[in-house]
Amino acid sequence: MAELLTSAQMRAVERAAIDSGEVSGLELMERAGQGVVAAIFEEWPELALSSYKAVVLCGPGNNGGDGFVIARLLKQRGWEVEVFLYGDPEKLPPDAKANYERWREVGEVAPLNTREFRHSDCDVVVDALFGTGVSRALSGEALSTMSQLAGANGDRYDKIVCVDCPSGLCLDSGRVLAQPSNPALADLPIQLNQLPRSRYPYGGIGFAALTVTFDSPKCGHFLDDGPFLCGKLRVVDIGVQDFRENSRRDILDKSGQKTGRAAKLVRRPEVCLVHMSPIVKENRSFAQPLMLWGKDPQDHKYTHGHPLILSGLSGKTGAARLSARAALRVGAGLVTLGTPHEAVTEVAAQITTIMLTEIDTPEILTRVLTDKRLNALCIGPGFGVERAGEFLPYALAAKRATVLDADALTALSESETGFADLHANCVLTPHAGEFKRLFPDLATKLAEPPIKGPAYSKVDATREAAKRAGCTVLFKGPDTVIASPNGRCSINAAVYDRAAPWLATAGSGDVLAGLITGLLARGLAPHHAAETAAWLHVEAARSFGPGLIAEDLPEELPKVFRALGL
Ligand SMILES: NC(=O)C1=CN([C@@H]2O[C@H](COP(=O)(O)OP(=O)(O)OC[C@H]3O[C@@H](n4cnc5c(N)ncnc54)[C@H](OP(=O)(O)O)[C@@H]3O)[C@@H](O)[C@H]2O)[C@@H](O)CC1
Ligand SMILES: Nc1ncnc2c1ncn2[C@@H]1O[C@H](COP(=O)(O)OP(=O)(O)O)[C@@H](O)[C@H]1O
Ligand SMILES: [K+]
Repeated sequence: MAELLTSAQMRAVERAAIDSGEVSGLELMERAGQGVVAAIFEEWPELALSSYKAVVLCGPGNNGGDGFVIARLLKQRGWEVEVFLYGDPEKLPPDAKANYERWREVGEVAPLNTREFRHSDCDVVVDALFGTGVSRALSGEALSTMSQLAGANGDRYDKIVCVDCPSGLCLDSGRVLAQPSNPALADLPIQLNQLPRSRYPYGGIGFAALTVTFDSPKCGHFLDDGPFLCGKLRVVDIGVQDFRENSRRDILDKSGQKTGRAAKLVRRPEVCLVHMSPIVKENRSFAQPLMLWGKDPQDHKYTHGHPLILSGLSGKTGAARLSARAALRVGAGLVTLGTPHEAVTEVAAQITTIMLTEIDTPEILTRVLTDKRLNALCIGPGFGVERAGEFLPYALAAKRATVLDADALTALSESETGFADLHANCVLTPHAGEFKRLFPDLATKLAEPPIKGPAYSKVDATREAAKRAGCTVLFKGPDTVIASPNGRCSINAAVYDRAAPWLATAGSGDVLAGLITGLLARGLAPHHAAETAAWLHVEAARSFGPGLIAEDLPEELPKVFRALGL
């Protein structure tokens, strides 16, 4: 799993590298600029065959400094390069200033002026206005130039390359910093945060063709508008990974001695990207997947757990059947659907391997759960909010590993006892609407216009939610965030080359709930079960492709497992 950094963590790593004396800020800037240029030619090899024209937009900080390096390197390759600067050259920070001066030896710098920029034709636009240091909404010429680029994107500018991020995007939240009441906005073509997603229904490019970031991806590259605006993400090595790792090790070894802001920032619990298989690690030995996943020849079905999935009333049983099928396909030894008497015929007619037991009342549920072999529980899909309200206290009192989804989440939000009955082995799986019902204040905070950076993010909201609920929370979406009360947090991103927009189909959430329940029954801890299920969910969708309906997801899993070499 790749580690995602916040802007502050990245700054702390950079500081640790420079403080070590092994590398200077200027060297890092040179590597960053070289990395961007190399990424441009990797992305468009045809650009390396001749000389083209670039416009480089430089900002007042080190992002602008990278821009001057890029301008110089392209010029060295015979390109025509036009450079605009937003800000006062005298106020540039030292490394950016040094690169400004190096550029000035070979080329001109014009103050950023949207009208002039509009008249300059070019093959590549390099956006080096703001990177991790953006602290508030863009204004003036910076705002109008970004707006100009966004408005003409795809027509005039098909190769916008962003240094670290599209300028104005907060790399902690994936949200564009904006002033909702800025009167200047009325006269501008379009803002980054207003680009219509409907033009790009399949997770395509919303703004940049390429975004090049340094050392590690940042949370904002994967959250919210981030992927849509970044287009394609490349991470280039600038040789600071030892400092990233060492600074963390130092801090752990000498906690108490090593103080200061950098130490605290790096020590913050990390956010991981669930990107490669969480089941099979990259350097896997053959034994590992067998231990973690495969079934030992000596095993019997109870070794792999036995989840109970609670079904809704007749006409509403499909959701629980989807969950049950997913739990079975993900490897639970056997799966039982707890079905109300009046729906037994309907359910029985549509299941074969899945078992059925009648559960009409919460008291019967309690009795059924005296069988300790039933080691995981799923309540919510198609269950009915009122029924969920009646069953929930009994379901939670059984202290099984429990997934609360759909109607159970709504019932939980309406319950008088609130989160008091939840326990550490629960997993809540809200989509945005359910999240709002459960955590209205956090949802409101998340919906507020992001005026200042770092803006409140889905990671922040999910972490707070998990703490409050005292259990793992999986907040769904193309940027699914999974957080647990200890601060552990991961993003399962179905974006960039992992986009799976077909998952937005009725019932796919029920399948996800079933996958988590099946993995809990197999003994995975809640956070790991949620991560693994979310990852498999996207892999199954990608393996099937467009045309997917929820029923296809469980049936696609064997192919996913086979592709993993299991
Ligand atoms: N970390 C690393 O390892 C490496 C980092 N590198 C590069 O450095 C970049 C980070 O540089 P950075 O910290 O100087 O921040 P950057 O984004 O250039 O802007 C900050 C400036 O903008 C200003 N400002 C902010 N918002 C504003 C607004 N709305 N409107 C107007 N002004 C605004 C802000 O001023 P202030 O907020 O203090 O008023 C400050 O002057 C990073 O993205 C990467 O490209 C690489 O070179 C090598 C390795
Ligand atoms: N555009 C998208 N890209 C990837 N995954 C998505 C997208 N939209 C929704 N999903 C995923 O699909 C599932 C939908 O769940 P949910 O909203 O509960 O739907 P339902 O109630 O119909 O089952 C979630 O796992 C969510 O993360
Ligand atoms: K930028």
